[in-house]
Amino acid sequence: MIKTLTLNPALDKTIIVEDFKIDSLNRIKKVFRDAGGKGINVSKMISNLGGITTASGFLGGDAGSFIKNELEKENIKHDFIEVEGETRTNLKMVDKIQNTFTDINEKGVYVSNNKLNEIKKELFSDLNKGDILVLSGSVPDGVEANIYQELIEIAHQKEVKTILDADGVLFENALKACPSLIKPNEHELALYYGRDFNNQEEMIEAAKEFFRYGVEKIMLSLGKEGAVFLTEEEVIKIEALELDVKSTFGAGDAMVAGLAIALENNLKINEMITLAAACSSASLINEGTEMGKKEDVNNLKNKIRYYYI
Ligand SMILES: Nc1ncnc2c1ncn2[C@@H]1O[C@H](COP(=O)(O)OP(=O)(O)O)[C@@H](O)[C@H]1O
Ligand SMILES: O=P(O)(O)OC[C@H]1O[C@](O)(COP(=O)(O)O)[C@@H](O)[C@@H]1O
Repeated sequence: MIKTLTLNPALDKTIIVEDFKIDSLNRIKKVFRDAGGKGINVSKMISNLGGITTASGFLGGDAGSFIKNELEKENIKHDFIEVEGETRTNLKMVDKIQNTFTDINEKGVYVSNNKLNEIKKELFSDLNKGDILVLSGSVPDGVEANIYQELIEIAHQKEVKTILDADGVLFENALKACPSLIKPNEHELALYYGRDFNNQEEMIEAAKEFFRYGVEKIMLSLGKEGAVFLTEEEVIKIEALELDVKSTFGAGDAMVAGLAIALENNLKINEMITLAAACSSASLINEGTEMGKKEDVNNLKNKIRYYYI
C-alpha cells in the first residue's frame, strides 16, 4: 500500500488567461478547481492507475470538504484529520499566449500541537513492512521543520520505505534520516546549496552528494529538460517529450506516483523511470491539477527515451 501525507493540502484554482498584463484589467477565460497538494496528487495518480493508496493529512473548512468529496468521487481512501480554519486555495495561472505557468501558493492553515500528535500516532496504524510512505510538500505553521525527518525515522523502524519531495529546511533535515528515494527539482537543489547551477552536469554532481546520507535513489526532475535518475551505480538521463502542454501543475507529483508504484512493486530501474516519466507526461496534457489518465500513461510509456551518462 502506498500512503501519502499532505500536511498542507490545497484547493488548486487554475485560471486560464491570455497575455496577462500587470497593472491592467485581465479577463479569465476558464477556471478549473482540483483537489491538490503534493501527496493528494500522488494518491490521485496512483488511483488512476488502479493502485491502492490512502491519502492522509489535515483538512479544514469548505475547501477541506471539497477535497474530501473529490477524493471520494474517485474512490480514494483517506484518513484526514479535521482542523479548525480553512484549507488553503492555491492559485495557478496559465497564460496561453505567453505560454507561462505560474503558481501562487497560500501559506496554509495553522495546525495545533495536539493535531500534530494525533497524526503522528495515526499515520503508521495501517502501514506495514514493504509499504511506501510518500512525504511531500510544504508544511503549515505549527508543524516543526524536522517533521519529515522524524517520520522517516519511524518508517525505518517499521521497514516502511519513504519517498521525500520537499524543499528548504524540511528537505535538509529529512535527508539526515535517509529517505529511500528523493525527487528534488532544480529549485530545490539550488535552495539546498544556496546557489544556482550553470548546467546539468553541475546539478548531477550536486545531486550525487545526497548519496552520502544513504539515500538509494534520486530522481532529479528538470521540467521541460526532462529528468536525471541516479543511483550510486548509474546515472540515466530521461528525455522530456514534446507535448501539447496544458498545465505543468502536478507533473512532479505524478512523477513521484510513478516512482512510488515502481518502488512498491520492485520494478527494474528501466521500468521505474519509464513509468515515472510517462505519469508526469500524461499529467501535462491535462488541464489544471488533473493527473494523467491510465490510457495516456500506457501509450506514453512507449515514447519515453533515456540513455546512460
Ligand atoms: N514543459 C514540459 N515539457 C515536457 N515535459 C515536462 C515539462 N514540464 C515537466 N515535464 C516532465 O515532468 C517531470 C516533472 O516536472 P518538474 O517540473 O521537474 O517537477 P516539479 O513540478 O516537481 O518541479 C519532468 O522531469 C519532465 O519529465
Ligand atoms: O506544498 P507546496 O510546496 O506549497 O505545493 C503545493 C502545490 O503543489 C502541487 O502539489 C503541485 O506540485 P508539483 O507541480 O510540484 O507537482 C499543487 O497541487 C499544490 O497547490
